[in-house]
Amino acid sequence: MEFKFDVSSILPSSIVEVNQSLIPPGFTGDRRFLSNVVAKVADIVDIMGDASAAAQGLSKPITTADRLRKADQTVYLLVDRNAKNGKGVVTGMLKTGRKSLYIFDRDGHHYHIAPPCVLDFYIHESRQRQGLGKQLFEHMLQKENVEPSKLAIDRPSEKLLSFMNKHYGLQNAMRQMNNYVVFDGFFPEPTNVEEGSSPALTKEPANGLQSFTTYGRYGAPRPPCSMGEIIHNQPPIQSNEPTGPQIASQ
Ligand SMILES: CC(=O)SCCNC(=O)CCNC(=O)[C@H](O)C(C)(C)COP(=O)(O)OP(=O)(O)OC[C@H]1O[C@@H](n2cnc3c(N)ncnc32)[C@H](O)[C@@H]1OP(=O)(O)O
Repeated sequence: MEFKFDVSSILPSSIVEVNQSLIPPGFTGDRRFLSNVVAKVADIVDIMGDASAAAQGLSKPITTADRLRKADQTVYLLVDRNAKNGKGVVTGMLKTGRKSLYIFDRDGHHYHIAPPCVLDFYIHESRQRQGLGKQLFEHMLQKENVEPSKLAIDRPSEKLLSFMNKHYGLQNAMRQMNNYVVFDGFFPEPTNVEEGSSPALTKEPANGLQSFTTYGRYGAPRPPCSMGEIIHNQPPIQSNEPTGPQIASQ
């Protein structure tokens, strides 16, 4: 993705992490320069968010600078700093963050957890299938110190499912009612599922999760899901989980 301004002077490396502040890492300069740089980073995030939404056929973007300012999420930008005679282009974007979710395993046990999530992922059309997605994803895994199987993915596209299978051998996705997907390996081994023994899955008290945001692809109000109510109103099988449907969205 090309920009009118010099991307390389703002984004100082081939992968740049941006969070709430929208300040690129290593920034130095006075206040006026700072606001100029932040405005340009906001432009980049917005345009990459729009491109990702278009690529996924979504009516509105999941990723915007405005939302990033309000959320504890990270956007990783992939930059080709040599393109355009050194002005640089942005070739990809990956957004991650933790979400409070109810996740069911294959046996119907449900967990109330806040796993690291893949929220938005996009490589420019002209650069797809050249390994850039893997490069960006691997960087994220390393920075966040997480294994691929421990991630929840927000409504993955067929391309992303194929990507996860090809690069990480993850298949047989478990689709959740909240439209997230997890894979085998997300849950602890059966011997670790006992109460209080799992470091990966945090069991919340009944009043532990009452709030959720209204951003993103699941932000619009939806009618109650009768199947969801039936399932959630069953007595918990293996945990003291709260009952009643809860959908965490971005
Ligand atoms: C939570 C979410 O964000 S869901 C939405 C995910 N994003 C999209 O679907 C937007 C459009 N797609 C893309 O931006 C990219 O294709 C990504 C991000 C999914 C993958 O990035 P890439 O740079 O293409 O991945 P990379 O080159 O490392 O790996 C290629 C593999 O990804 C998968 N893949 C990439 N493009 C395609 C495609 N057009 N059709 C099917 N599979 C694809 C395949 O497994 C492919 O391996 P193959 O070429 O041997 O078949």
